[in-house]
Amino acid sequence: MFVETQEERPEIRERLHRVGITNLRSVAKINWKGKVYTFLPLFEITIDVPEEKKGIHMSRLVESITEAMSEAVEEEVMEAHSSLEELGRAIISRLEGKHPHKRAEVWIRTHLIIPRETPASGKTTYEPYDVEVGVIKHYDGTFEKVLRVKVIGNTACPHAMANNNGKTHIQRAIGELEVRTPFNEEIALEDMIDVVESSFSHPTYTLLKTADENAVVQGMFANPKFVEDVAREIFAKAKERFKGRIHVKVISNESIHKHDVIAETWS
Ligand SMILES: Nc1nc2c(ncn2[C@@H]2O[C@H](COP(=O)(O)OP(=O)(O)OP(=O)(O)O)[C@@H](O)[C@H]2O)c(=O)[nH]1
Ligand SMILES: [Fe+2]
Repeated sequence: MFVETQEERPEIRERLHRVGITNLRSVAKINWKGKVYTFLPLFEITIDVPEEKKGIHMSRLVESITEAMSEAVEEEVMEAHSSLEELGRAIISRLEGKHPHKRAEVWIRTHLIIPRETPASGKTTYEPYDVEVGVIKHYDGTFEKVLRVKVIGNTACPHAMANNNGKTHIQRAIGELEVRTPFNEEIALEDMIDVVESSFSHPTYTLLKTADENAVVQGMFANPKFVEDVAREIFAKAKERFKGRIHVKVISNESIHKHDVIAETWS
């Protein structure tokens, strides 16, 4: 029988709100509206540890992931989880049977690959987006979720354009949108990605034939935007479409500086 050091009383008696594992790479199968996606996400799981306990039983957090995985991977017959947030919730439910706690968080960070059409030649291109889903069980037992998407677009500078007979500097920009909302609020990550991607001077693409490249360049010059314009447009669209607390951050990798510019706002 092992010594359960975790159960001892610590010298310094302070409650810790978040203790657990992070950067754990695993596999996840999600059955999103009838289509099964396989992800290789990074997990972070934390629970609170009370002031009278020295530590938590870390392996039980890993077990709650592996068991939630096996119910979707080994037994193919079982329904895979219907969304990343449902998977997060299933992990917390498993944890409830394994490790006493009052507060828990599961964070799942992965990539979504969405098929798109190129703007002129109409060819299929697969576009990568960083997404992160957090499921939080608060001390009062209520569940909240945090959805985050990160999209790479571009901007053409209106200020340089106005002062150089239409010539300007153009750059990549990264738009981040976070929505913090009650667990049962139905919000699709793809819709959040569309809100961000449609707010740049123009979207970027993995595949671009010459005709497509021309369409992107013409589109950018027809739609010059400051980093502030992009942030405002994402924020206004997100407030319109999604119920919850909205947080927007846009960073533009300026092609004329060695530094970037940033615009951020939140509700
Ligand atoms: N709380 C805590 N645990 C750690 C730390 N460093 C390593 N460990 C973990 O200690 C774990 C083993 O303890 P438990 O998880 O309790 O394993 P166990 O006692 O065999 O399993 P249970 O019977 O479920 O308690 C390992 O998985 C380590 O990851 C740390 O800094 N704090
Ligand atoms: Fe233990």
